Amino acid sequence: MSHMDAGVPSTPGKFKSEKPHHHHQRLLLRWQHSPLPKFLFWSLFAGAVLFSLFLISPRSSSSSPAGHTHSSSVTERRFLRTSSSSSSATWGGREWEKRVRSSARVRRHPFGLTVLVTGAAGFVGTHVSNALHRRGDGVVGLDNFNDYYDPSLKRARQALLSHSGVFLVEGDINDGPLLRKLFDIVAFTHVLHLAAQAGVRYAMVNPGSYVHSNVAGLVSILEAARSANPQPAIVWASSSSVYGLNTQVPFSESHRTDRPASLYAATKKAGEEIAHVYNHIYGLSITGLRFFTVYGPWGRPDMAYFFFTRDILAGKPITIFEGPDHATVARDFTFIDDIVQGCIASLDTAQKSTGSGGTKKGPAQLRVFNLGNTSPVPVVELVSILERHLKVKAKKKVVKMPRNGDVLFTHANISLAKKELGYRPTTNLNTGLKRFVKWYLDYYSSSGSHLAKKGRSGHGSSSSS
Ligand SMILES: O=C(O)[C@H]1O[C@H](OP(=O)(O)OP(=O)(O)OC[C@H]2O[C@@H](n3ccc(=O)[nH]c3=O)[C@H](O)[C@@H]2O)[C@H](O)[C@@H](O)[C@H]1O
Repeated sequence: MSHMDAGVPSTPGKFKSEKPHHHHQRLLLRWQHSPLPKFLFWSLFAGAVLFSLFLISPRSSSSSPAGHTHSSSVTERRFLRTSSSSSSATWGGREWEKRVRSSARVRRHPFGLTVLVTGAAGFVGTHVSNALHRRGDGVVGLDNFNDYYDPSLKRARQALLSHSGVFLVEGDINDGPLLRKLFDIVAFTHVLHLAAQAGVRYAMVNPGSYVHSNVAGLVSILEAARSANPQPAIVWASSSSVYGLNTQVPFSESHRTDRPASLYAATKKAGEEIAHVYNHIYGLSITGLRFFTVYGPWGRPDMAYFFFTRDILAGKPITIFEGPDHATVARDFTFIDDIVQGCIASLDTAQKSTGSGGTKKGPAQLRVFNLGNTSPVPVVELVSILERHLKVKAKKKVVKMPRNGDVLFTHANISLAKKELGYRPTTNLNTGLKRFVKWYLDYYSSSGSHLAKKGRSGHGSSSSS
């Protein structure tokens, strides 16, 4: 069983031991028969066990990882808790297979797609799964429900999908046998691979989770896809962060991406190189999408627009970063509906993979697109818009941007996506945030959270901005 099959990231530096030389064998025998080495051996063994337990034990588990956004200098080696690690969640069995097959059934003939969506309980995953299902494509979701941020939000998204008839498999992208099983049961035409460890600043807190999900997890998906027969086409989430310290604007796909500013960015960039390998060797058709700060209803609580909203309503201060010499920090915020459109257009225009049974038959499509909004907005402006929609004044603290992996600005050139995908973003930040705020207030008041209610009643004064 490989490391990936076991669901454990591969261990760097592991190697097969060579057959020892006769001289070495004699030394070894002498060593084995002396009492001191035995004592040393067992002491070392006990030490190693304790050290491994220390490494894998979840520390600081009382605070949600998403709460680490203001950067901590303490590196935390922690495996995020998943549904399968904390409960008896399993996969397999006749009933389970029936549900997978039924969810994968295409109702849009003759051109319907059959899509495996990884990270389907995530923000983008839920929206795209829903949209695909609505137009009659077959959709099977996969998600490990980890606790990077509040899993109850992921469960609520799952309920939404389940209500419309999309089945969500609970499992990990590093689980090779599960992936093989899914490809055995269903002839997926496409994989939309969105499962990932997100968040730029959290990479300084828990670097291991980025390698586990964004590198090992991606390889695991590509391995399953290249061995599948037929091979699916892959569309996956890269990130605007790959542009890193690039200063040419707007960011175009042909610009340099070899100076990442965070480990998150580095793992996404590594993903783009890994995609090249699987395209080159196995003929997998692969499209990478560089998302630019996606926001909207059902969004991620670890993102600034989301926790700013929460904190403004709770009357708590928010920190707004600024660059050197008071330089403005800005993002090309992109509304979720526009991203959904870009994902679906990528699936629709993806050519077939050319391999079969792990062997390449001819050159296959390899693409990368920016999916942004093309109009960067300063973070202070984002806060003003939120204040207006929330009708609450924020307690703002402007601080120098810590060295936490953030970049000063992002700005997408989307000409290529326009030309090849017909991608045309239509929602500006004001309209998008209005829709987000409406969702936020509805969701947190109807789910019984006191936060939203308290914030609205306690700080209800109208904002003049
Ligand atoms: O495009 C991407 O590929 C990435 O987009 C998103 O990263 P970012 O663009 O960094 O979004 P986000 O954290 O919301 O910070 C927004 C702004 O608020 C500023 N910011 C942040 C925190 C804070 O306390 N204060 C502050 O000013 C901060 O400096 C920044 O300017 C995704 O999270 C990431 O997973 C990835 O998908």
